[in-house]
Amino acid sequence: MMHCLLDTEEMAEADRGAIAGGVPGIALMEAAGAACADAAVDLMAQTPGGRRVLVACGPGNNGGDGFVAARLLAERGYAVTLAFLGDAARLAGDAAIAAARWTGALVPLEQADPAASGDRAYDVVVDALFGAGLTRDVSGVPAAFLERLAASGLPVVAVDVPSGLDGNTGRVRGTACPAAITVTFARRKPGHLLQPGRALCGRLRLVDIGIPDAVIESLAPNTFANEEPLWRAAFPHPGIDAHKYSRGHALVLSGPADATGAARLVARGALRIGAGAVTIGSPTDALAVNAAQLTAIMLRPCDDADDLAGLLEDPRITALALGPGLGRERARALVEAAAGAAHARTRALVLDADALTAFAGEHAALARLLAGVERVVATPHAGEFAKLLSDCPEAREAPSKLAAARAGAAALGIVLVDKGPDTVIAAPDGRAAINTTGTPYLATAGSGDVLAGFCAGLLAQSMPVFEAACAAVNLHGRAGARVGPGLIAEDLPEALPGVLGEVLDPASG
Ligand SMILES: NC(=O)C1=CN([C@@H]2O[C@H](COP(=O)(O)OP(=O)(O)OC[C@H]3O[C@@H](n4cnc5c(N)ncnc54)[C@H](O)[C@@H]3O)[C@@H](O)[C@H]2O)[C@@H](O)CC1
Ligand SMILES: Nc1ncnc2c1ncn2[C@@H]1O[C@H](COP(=O)(O)OP(=O)(O)O)[C@@H](O)[C@H]1O
Ligand SMILES: [K+]
Repeated sequence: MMHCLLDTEEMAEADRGAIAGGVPGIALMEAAGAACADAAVDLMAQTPGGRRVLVACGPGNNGGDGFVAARLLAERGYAVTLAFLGDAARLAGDAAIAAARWTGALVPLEQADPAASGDRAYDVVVDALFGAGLTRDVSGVPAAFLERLAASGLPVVAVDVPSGLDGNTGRVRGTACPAAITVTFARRKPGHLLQPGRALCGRLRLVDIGIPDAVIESLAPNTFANEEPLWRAAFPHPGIDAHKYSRGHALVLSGPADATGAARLVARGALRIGAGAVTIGSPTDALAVNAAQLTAIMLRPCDDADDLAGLLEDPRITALALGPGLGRERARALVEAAAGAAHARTRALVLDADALTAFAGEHAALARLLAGVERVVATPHAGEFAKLLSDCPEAREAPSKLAAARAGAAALGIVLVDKGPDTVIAAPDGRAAINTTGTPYLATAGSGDVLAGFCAGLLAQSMPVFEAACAAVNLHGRAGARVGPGLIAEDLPEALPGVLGEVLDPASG
């Protein structure tokens, strides 16, 4: 369960649970501080002769970790300066114990200058001002310090989070200084994976400080990093007696003659990820242009809602993807037809692009339509998300992308893939995952269409809906990273066999 994430409240509960179970709080703090000291040593190893460390400690337990790190670094022979924010007499609990074990001087934080006279006064700085206990925006003395630190360009070890980063939301409260390494404890927090937090953290180092797994499992966390353990067991594999229809049949709806490319990208994605058969339903005027560019993918005429209802009489069509290139009006009619068609309850639906903006500001109408469909995934980018859920205050005013996606999924009663550099996949039952794969080269026209196809192809093979959406997003990111610079959307389905080989059969990678 290393792929589960803990929010700050859950983490505090885990700390309390471990302590109640007999692990002394100071032992957790000693382990945390030791890991931070190790990270500082690793960074100094990259600076020839590096031996000067500034440790900036705040007034809570994050500062306590800093006191431990400072002591251990001094014991290892490094020249340590400890800058402290606040009144040492008010330190309490484990932090007070850790501070008492530090026998060196305390420099007031306002006097600590990471780059005195423009010269490098230190080789590494440990940022232990605030962690999970950040309760308000950083301002005044600590804000000025963090700004000086950022301007110094010195390598920083952030303890738990870069101070000022909200571990639950990934947002900066006031100010924060980017870290080279962030050391966090027991499990990652959502703010380590959500932007801009992810970028601020630098390399993330997760360390075991002695909180038993059973304590964490007892919290039943329902937020995850979107990594293979989340969905691998549910990933479909063809049996020895497979035939094409046993691997599912995905239908993808095409736009008119001047907007057919999106559907072909969706279809190609669905086929590559393992749907046994894929058909494009195309307006009559676009049949020729589609036909000219399709081989393994089949083609059927589909002009309007009636045509779609006719196609969907076929129970072998196990997934339907629609939206890209359809135009809003046609998309809306087709979504309505799909929701009311034969076998609608068990046929999976993937809605993207125009199928979502067709319901802008009317999310409740879409939710009602889809109430009887068991497996639905919607894949909005940020603009589509904002339009579709503009009438849902819980999503609109949510404190984070994670909370917004959860609220949207609950309001719509479907799995929502809130795309971007930190794609969040949320289910109406409260589960949510933050994606960890990908590359900015995915920001290219049509790459979202391929993702919709990956979702449809997995759903066509009967994969459970949340796991299917998570797998599709993870693999899409991997395919993008594998191609890298020069990526165009057409490359993504073609990169998939190599990615699948690596993920599903690591020995062959
Ligand atoms: N025994 C434990 O509970 C453990 C805690 N750990 C560390 O403890 C941290 C959490 O400790 P705390 O809950 O004490 O919280 P923090 O140390 O993150 O911060 C709390 C303190 O900062 C002050 N503060 C919050 N926001 C401020 C702002 N914007 N400006 C100025 N002051 C502000 C609060 O008044 C409080 O004094 C974790 O991030 C982790 O580093 C680890 O040592 C593992 C064990
Ligand atoms: N900066 C980025 N880093 C990583 N992934 C990105 C980035 N920008 C976009 N993506 C991904 O690329 C895809 C783009 O989808 P979308 O915006 O719908 O594009 P299109 O409509 O052109 O297909 C999504 O899967 C998204 O998560
Ligand atoms: K910190």
